[in-house]
Amino acid sequence: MIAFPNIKINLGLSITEKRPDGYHNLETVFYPVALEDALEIRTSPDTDRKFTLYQHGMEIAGKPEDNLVVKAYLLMDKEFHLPPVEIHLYKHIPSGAGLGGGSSDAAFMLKLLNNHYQLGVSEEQLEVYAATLGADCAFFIKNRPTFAEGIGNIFSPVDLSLSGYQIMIIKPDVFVSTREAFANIRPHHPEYPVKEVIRRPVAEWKDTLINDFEASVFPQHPIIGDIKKELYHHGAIYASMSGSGSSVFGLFTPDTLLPEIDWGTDTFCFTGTLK
Ligand SMILES: C[C@@](CO)(OP(=O)(O)O)[C@H](O)COP(=O)(O)OP(=O)(O)OC[C@H]1O[C@@H](n2ccc(N)nc2=O)[C@H](O)[C@@H]1O
Ligand SMILES: Nc1ncnc2c1ncn2[C@@H]1O[C@H](COP(=O)(O)OP(=O)(O)O)[C@@H](O)[C@H]1O
Repeated sequence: MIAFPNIKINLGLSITEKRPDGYHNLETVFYPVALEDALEIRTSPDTDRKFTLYQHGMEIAGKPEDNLVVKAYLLMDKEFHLPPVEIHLYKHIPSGAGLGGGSSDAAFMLKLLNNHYQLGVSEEQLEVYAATLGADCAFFIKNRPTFAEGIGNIFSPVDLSLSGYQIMIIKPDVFVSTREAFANIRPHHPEYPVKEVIRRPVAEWKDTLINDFEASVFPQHPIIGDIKKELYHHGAIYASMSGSGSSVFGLFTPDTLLPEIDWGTDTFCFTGTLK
């Protein structure tokens, strides 16, 4: 059985408080975008080992046990004593991009196992499992536009459709550590709450829908801020870094002819249309 884990982008991201447990409370809107990995599971004839991970496409550092798809499998195996599996993961989503690629793979693994082995787990319970694998992982279970608060794990649906808008996602060859990005932030409540701004027309988002990580990340990695400027220069109606970076996305109205920009060979570039 095969699935196609997609990414999310953050529309606004306010870091509002540091918590006693070291994590931060935040407010953001997650919006799904069809930049996808491919993830396949098959029951393995090899009963000597619980899982075998075959990786293709972009490389991810670390041992198979560190891969979030394996962690998701082991979590479900502990609960349901699953048969051994072969896992085929084709990585197309860049890592360390603020696009939630690893979290999405993990969430889709939970859904695949639930469907393939007919475990009958509800979406709500899958969200509970997913939340133990990463702060934004549970979003990918329902995978629809969502307002997130708490540490990014308390959800409510938002009535927002960007259907037909075009998107360009650019990720330079720069690594931003999520943990460090948080460490450089001074939490505060936003002047314009994310939930309110996204009810306004997209053309009004430019100066009001803010990703707080930009202020801490752009000075350290000016290339990321330059990409955002370039997207506006080429006609984006809204542009922002996603999550803690290092990718930047630009939204273009449905009728815009997308610009052809030479970002250089080390830069990842995706263009698509939002659903
Ligand atoms: C902040 C967001 C916004 O989308 O950043 P991106 O990952 O998308 O860039 C996500 O919620 C991130 O989710 P995720 O990447 O799953 O975070 P985790 O692995 O759970 O946490 C990585 C580290 O970030 C810090 N962390 C994470 C989430 C949070 N609300 N407060 C924190 O302080 C902690 O130091 C933690 O050890
Ligand atoms: N299946 C996976 N895909 C991507 N990264 C993974 C995966 N499993 C574990 N990781 C680890 O998770 C970390 C975060 O990756 P990812 O979720 O893609 O980035 P981000 O949180 O910036 O969107 C990476 O450092 C990577 O080593």
